[in-house]
Amino acid sequence: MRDLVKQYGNRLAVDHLSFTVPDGQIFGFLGPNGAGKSTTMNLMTGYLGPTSGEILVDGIPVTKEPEKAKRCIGYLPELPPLYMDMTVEEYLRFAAQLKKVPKSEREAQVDRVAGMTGVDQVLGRLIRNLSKGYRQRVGLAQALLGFPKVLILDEPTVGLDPKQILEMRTLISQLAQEHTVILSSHILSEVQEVCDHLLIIHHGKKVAAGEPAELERSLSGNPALEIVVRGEGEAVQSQLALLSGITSLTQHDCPEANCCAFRLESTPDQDLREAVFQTCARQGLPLLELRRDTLTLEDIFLKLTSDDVEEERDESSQTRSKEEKEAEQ
Ligand SMILES: Nc1ncnc2c1ncn2[C@@H]1O[C@H](COP(=O)(O)OP(=O)(O)OP(=O)(O)O)[C@@H](O)[C@H]1O
Repeated sequence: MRDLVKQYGNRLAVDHLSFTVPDGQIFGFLGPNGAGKSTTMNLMTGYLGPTSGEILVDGIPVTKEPEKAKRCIGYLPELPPLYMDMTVEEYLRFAAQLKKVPKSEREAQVDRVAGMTGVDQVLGRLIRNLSKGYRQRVGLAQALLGFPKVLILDEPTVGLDPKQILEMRTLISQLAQEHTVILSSHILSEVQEVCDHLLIIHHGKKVAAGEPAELERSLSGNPALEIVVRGEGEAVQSQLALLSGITSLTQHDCPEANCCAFRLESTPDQDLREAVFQTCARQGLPLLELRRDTLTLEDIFLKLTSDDVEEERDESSQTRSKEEKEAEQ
């Protein structure tokens, strides 16, 4: 994806976004509600046209050769377009036909994707009678028909219960053995475990990218220290304030009697743990607790995207709310 821009009226939903998804990876596309994830995914699948920029899928330009590019992609939209009055089997056969799977291969493909996604036990049931988790599996089975190289899954775990989320995660990991998987979420913990690479977007812009562990390391910065010392607050504070490299020293409530608690922040290259220990020891102030307050990837994600408040969608545009989209199903 090169320098991709998508504008709805005067609203910039995707703002000069560039990234590459290496073959065979599970690529997590993360951002709060309204960050531009669905728009980007719809651009990748050719469902929407970009305002500017270029998208190549397996080297094929989506805007110039949409049919060819689409054959490389299996797409599970946020709200899979299922036909409630069809049985699972009827729906999958219909989807195979739409995807131009050769007639002679349809039955075998339907059986195979049903087996892969665990809907083989419910092939004869009406979709309307399936649980949300099973409907999601049917949507995934549909995306797998034709065995495309790339699977694009928009919020595949939204609305599922914790057990279904775990099952969906396992399924995605299995699919990644044969496909490149791009999946979006607004919940970090849902993608952190399964993804090889994360891209965090906010207001349509890239704000961070990398392997989850690498992102945590590089963005967590210098951890603050939380300490509890036996002694009188002012005396302890005056000693700690002398430490070199300290940038912030805040006293907070301490539930223990005759003790005080502080949070210390320091310049990026400073590790103050030893100096704190030595100072307390020299002054005869028992250091009861010393803990590094390291930022987790969740903290970093919230920090990077914290000012997000989704603005009201423009009434004049043809936007449909999720409720409206759901009602249509
Ligand atoms: N058809 C449209 N017309 C006008 N604005 C739109 C349209 N579709 C999306 N937007 C706006 O574009 C921005 C990005 O929306 P998008 O649905 O891509 O975000 P998202 O990250 O997928 O959010 P969510 O997790 O809530 O689905 C939002 O500000 C949204 O209001």
